[in-house]
Amino acid sequence: MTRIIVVGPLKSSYIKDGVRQYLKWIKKFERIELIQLPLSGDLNKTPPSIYKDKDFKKFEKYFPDSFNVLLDERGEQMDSIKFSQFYEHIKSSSGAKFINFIVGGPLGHSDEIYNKADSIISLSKLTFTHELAVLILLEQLFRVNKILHNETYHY
Ligand SMILES: C[S@@+](CC[C@H](N)C(=O)[O-])C[C@H]1O[C@@H](n2cnc3c(N)ncnc32)[C@H](O)[C@@H]1O
Repeated sequence: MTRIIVVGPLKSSYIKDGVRQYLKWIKKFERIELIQLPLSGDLNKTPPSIYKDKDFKKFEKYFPDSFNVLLDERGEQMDSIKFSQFYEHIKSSSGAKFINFIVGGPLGHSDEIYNKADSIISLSKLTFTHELAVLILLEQLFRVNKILHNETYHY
């Protein structure tokens, strides 16, 4: 099963609408669970390393039996065909029960989570909000499913 785990709730209505729509379209192919973790307090009152450590602790329970794909603007970039091959490969060969796509909070990821990452991918060199990163990832997962099922969508 595939999970998208994000630090920070998705609040914007246009994001929530988009996420709902893509999850509905993807449901035809597979079930994707979206897990929204709470923010770790007030950014202005907590030192960044402590803030990120708190974020990391929230992810820990999702690590058992998982293949962890970290989303990070500094990660590996791939086109959608390569992403579909990557996704198919980890689904068929990783042996993990869960594929976790992990989206960080406002400060990005903690140092520890990089040690847990089986793969680090970038959606672009540009930095997006966590909300937009989730929406773009979902569109790509929909695209990937269309590609893998030989359905018209990707040109
Ligand atoms: C506001 S960004 C954090 C930016 C922070 N400066 C950093 O160093 O990661 C929040 C999260 O969205 C995701 N994200 C944003 N832009 C991305 C991109 N271009 N590619 C992949 N993930 C991205 C990452 O998971 C990131 O941790």
